[in-house]
Parts: sequence; structure tokens; C-alpha cells
Amino acid sequence: MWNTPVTKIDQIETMILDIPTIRGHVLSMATMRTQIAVLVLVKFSDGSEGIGEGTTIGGLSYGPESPEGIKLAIDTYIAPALIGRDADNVNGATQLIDKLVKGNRIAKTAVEIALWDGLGKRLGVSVAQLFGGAVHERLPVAWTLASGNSETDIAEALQMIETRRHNIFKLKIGKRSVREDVAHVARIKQAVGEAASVRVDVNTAWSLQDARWGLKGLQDAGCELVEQPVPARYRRAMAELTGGYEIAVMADEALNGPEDALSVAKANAADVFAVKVAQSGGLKRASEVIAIAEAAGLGLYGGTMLETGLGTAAALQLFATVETLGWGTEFFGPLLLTDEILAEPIIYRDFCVEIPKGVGIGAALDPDKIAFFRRDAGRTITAVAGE
Ligand SMILES: O=C(O)C[C@H]1C=CC(=O)O1
Ligand SMILES: [Mn+2]
Repeated sequence: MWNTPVTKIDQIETMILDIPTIRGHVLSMATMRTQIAVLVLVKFSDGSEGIGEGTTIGGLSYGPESPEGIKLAIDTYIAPALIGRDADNVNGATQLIDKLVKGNRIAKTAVEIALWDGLGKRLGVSVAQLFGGAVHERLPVAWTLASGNSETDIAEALQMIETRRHNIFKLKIGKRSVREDVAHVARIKQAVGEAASVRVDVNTAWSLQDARWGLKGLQDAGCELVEQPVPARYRRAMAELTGGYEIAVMADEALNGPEDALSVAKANAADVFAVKVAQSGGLKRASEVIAIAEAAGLGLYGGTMLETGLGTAAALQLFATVETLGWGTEFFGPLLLTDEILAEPIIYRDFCVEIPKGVGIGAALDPDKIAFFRRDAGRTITAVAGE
């Protein structure tokens, strides 16, 4: 029996895309007017290709990786180590990169997604199938109200309900005083009533004292969940808040991979995990974070790093396989952008986002849009000679 040749990783190209947002997106730590996506294009020796994406939020204001740093980490440290390796051995690749590269979870994610995409395409199956198969065809999807103005947010919310696009709203707070933020949330809940679920994301902006007042006010206002009210490192404070109020407390910035997930679960420092593929370090690592939440009996929510349709399609492949996402998802990233970079946009209707069909992550890029939004010529790492 002839040995079928092993397909290799031949080339890894990265590029940065700058895509405007539909409006200013006001978070406690920064206001976004552009989303910057790092695209990874992997070419394999059999002619197959894989695409991946890494995004963060507001430059370096949300987390420890910047788009430019993500590109550099891939170009300089991750790609050269993978060129020439067995294309189908995703675990081998991620375990090698975890040895060679500390942290840089978003950079690792962007490459790992492209490897899963290529593997799915070569096998003719979806990435969901590679994770055991999809049990959902669509998932509830929240919208983030973050215009910075209560009246604008109310108008936006009512329009989203009217058009049956969203009936779960996450309000960005933490920039104003606790009193002003609670009043803002109360006005919006008053406006939408029982037609929608209202949650907030403080993005770590509150002290423990702020949070004690804030959680009391928020639950009195009818808010159902508060996301990362205090800084990620404050496990004790998150545990006090989680145990002290009826309102659900969700961890986000505190969750950077399975080790953090175990530590937060052991400390009872959250009721719910916002699982983000990029923050976890890839689809496999995110699946490990999900497993820890399920084992600990915690709630689950599909979190976004405001990926374009590419990273959103990848995340949907994994979350389609999760039995219970009690708090839904927020995979609305493409809807925040002024333009679509996929050849076929992801479908949002009836308050849900639909899992893309097709092989790999179920997404193909629109080459004209990529050419239009790319910041500069990509840099291709070709196969190095010999071992
Ligand atoms: O959760 C975050 O903090 C990041 C992201 C999710 C939605 C949004 O508007 O920002
Ligand atoms: Mn968050």
C-alpha cells in the first residue's frame, strides 16, 4: 500500500484589516470607531487553504495583546515554527506553540482556527463535526447598547425588537458614576419592559465598594446579569459579589484559558462564564473552559471579541456543539461593522444567529473586501529549507 503523502503547512500569511464600526462603541475603557482584525491565511502542500482571525478591542485598552502585536507574534514566532509540519495534526501544532510562545492567546487562536478550517475542508466536514457534531442550528444572540446616550440606546433597542433581530441587550457601563449608570440601565429596562432581557458589562471598571452599590441598584432596576464588575485579579471580590446578590455575576476578563476557568470556579468567583475563543487561546482551549463550567454547574454564554464574520463563524462552529448555553451568545460582531468581509454573510433572524453550513468554519472571504480593508501588504512566511 503506497504511503499517502503527509499534507504539510506550506505558507502562513497574515494581514491587518481596519474596518469602521457603524457608530462609536463606548466601553468603560475606550470608544471604538474601527475594528482591527488580524487575518491568517494558511496554505497547505495539497493546495487546500485555511483562514483564521484574531481580534481584540480598543487597541491595548481591553487586554494585553494589540492587533499589531498579534501580527508580529504570528509572523515572528508562531508561523516559522509551524511551516513544514503535518497539516492535520492540530493538537501537535498547538502543543508546540504553547511551549514556544507564552501568553499571546489571541495570536495562537488566529492560527489554530485556520488549522481547524483547513482540516475540515480536507476531510469535507464542518469544524463542528470535528468537535463531535452540532446540536444547535441557531443560537440566541444579544446586542450591545453602547452609543453612550440613553435615548439613542432606547431607540436602538426598540428597533432591534421591532425587526426581531435582538431581544437580549447588554449595556456597556462603568464610564459614568455608579448612580448615573444604574439610572441609565433603569431607563432602558423601563423602555423595553418584559420584551427583552437586560444585562450589563462593566469591563472591570468598578471597585468592590462601587460594585456593592451597583449590584443592588442593578437588580432593583430589573437587570438580570452583571459582567466583570471588578478587575480580573479580584477573585475574592468576585466571590463576595457572586454570593451576595440575586443578580447573576459573569466572569469575562478573568477567563484567559482553562487554568483561569478552574481557578474562578474553585473560588466561586462567578455564576456564569463568558467564554471567548480568542481569550481562551483557541477553539480547543475554549472547549476546555466550557467543560470546566459544565463540571462546576456554572452558566454559559458565548462571548465575542467583536470578531468579523470570519472569527464569528469559527466560534459558532464550537458553540453549536454545546448542550446548554443558558445565557445565549453575543456573536453580533459582523453587525457592528460598516461592511461584510465574507462572501456569504452570517444569517441573523428571529433573535438568533444561524450556524454557518459548509465545510471547515463555513465561511469564505470576499477578496475585494479584503483588498479594500487591508492595512498593508501581507507578509508571507514560505517553507524554510530542510528541518
Ligand atoms: O465583552 C466585552 O467586554 C467585549 C465585547 C462584547 C461585546 C461588546 O460590545 O464588547
Ligand atoms: Mn465583557
